[in-house]
Formats: sequence, C-alpha cells, structure tokens
Amino acid sequence: MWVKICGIQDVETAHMIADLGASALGLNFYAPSPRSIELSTAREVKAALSHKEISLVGLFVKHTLSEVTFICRELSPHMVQLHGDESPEFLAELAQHVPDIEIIWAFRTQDPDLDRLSDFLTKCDQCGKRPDYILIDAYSPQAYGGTGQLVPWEMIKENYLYDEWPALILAGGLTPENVHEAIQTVTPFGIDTASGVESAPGIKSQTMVEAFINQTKKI
Ligand SMILES: O=C(O)c1ccccc1N[C@@H]1O[C@H](COP(=O)(O)O)[C@@H](O)[C@H]1O
Repeated sequence: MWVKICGIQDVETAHMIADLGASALGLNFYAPSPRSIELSTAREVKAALSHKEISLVGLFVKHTLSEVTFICRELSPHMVQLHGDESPEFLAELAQHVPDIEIIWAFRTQDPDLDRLSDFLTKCDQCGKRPDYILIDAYSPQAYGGTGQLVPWEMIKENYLYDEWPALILAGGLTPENVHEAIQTVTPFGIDTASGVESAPGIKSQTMVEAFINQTKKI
C-alpha cells in the first residue's frame, strides 16, 4: 500500500515520516493552510532526504501554471498534487512544461456518484493529458482540504472504474482508527492523510503516524 503523509513543515518531521516507512511526503505550498511550507524550507527537506527512499509530493491549490512550473523546476519533486479543481487544460499545459512530473489530481466530492469525475477524465483525454493518479477527498465549502472529513467509501467502491481510470488514492479524514476499514472497503492503490495524524493543526504526532502506517500494513 502506497502511503502519503501530507503537510510536513520541517526537516526533523520529514526524517521521522521517512524512517517510519511512508512512501511519500507532502509539501503543501498553499499559503492559507496551517500545513504550508516555504520553498526555502522545502529545499532543506529535499536535501535532508536525498538518501532516503521516499517520494516528495508538491501540493498546489489554484496556483498559476507559472508558479507550479517554477516550484517544480526549483525543487524537482517526484509528483504534484493539484487540489484546487485545476482544469484539463491546466494539466495538459503542466505536462508540457514539466514533462517528467507525475500528476495527482484531487477530486473533492459530496456527490452521490462519480459522474463529474467521469466527465473530467473525458475532457482530459480530449486535451491530451490524464492525471496519473486520482485522489478522492471530501468536499467542504470552508476549505480545499485538510478538513478531516470522510468521503463515502461504499459509493466509491461501487462506482470507481478501477480498470479504466487512473490509480486511486483515498484521502479525507483517514486516521489510525479508520484507515484499515477504509482500505478494506475501497481497495485503493494508495492512501493519504494530513490532519488524521496530528496532535494539533500542522503538528505531526510520531505515535499517530506510526500507528497509521502499521494499520495500512495489516492484511
Ligand atoms: O492539509 C491541508 O491543509 C490542505 C489544504 C488545502 C488543500 C489540501 C490539503 N491537504 C490534503 O487534503 C486531504 C485530506 O486531508 P485530511 O486527511 O482530511 O486532513 C489530503 O489529501 C491532504 O493532502
């Protein structure tokens, strides 16, 4: 199971997350978030983890194409996570500007089905670039993400076209207590959490991260 812990803000926490065995670590460039990071600190994190086996994911929300491109060229993360309803045209242009980057596109939903996602992927095909991964998160009118709200797991299981659509990453309110059941129900490629392993907004708890990762390894 691919496991991403999102919203790392310092080198010490980044080492802790990598040493506990996470697959990926999220660096959040959305300034209003309590988990945001400056590019200078992100560079320090990247340098500190250069010998460790963990992917870096840059998270963006409604940034311009030139902002995302600039950070990708400066930092060379393995992946970007677009979490602000970025358009199919945006994905196609980003893929041209930063050809090697893998794109996670966040679908924030409160719908009873996945029709909007299906339409989005059709438009992506017309524009020439599909996301490499779809991350499903809960929709909230208050915030773009990091809300701790759950998504309807059963609906996703019933409606996600696992064989036709990009690999699925499940997010939204995942904690050490519920992640095992979430994996059993949805059978995603990967999972992502931000607030579910924190003792306070932006502060990752080693105990909670360890428990979370252990739960993802249970069969
Ligand atoms: O974590 C944030 O503050 C955040 C802000 C804006 C967009 C995305 C954000 N995080 C992503 O939100 C989901 C769910 O978070 P949570 O586990 O429910 O707290 C996750 O994909 C984070 O990467």
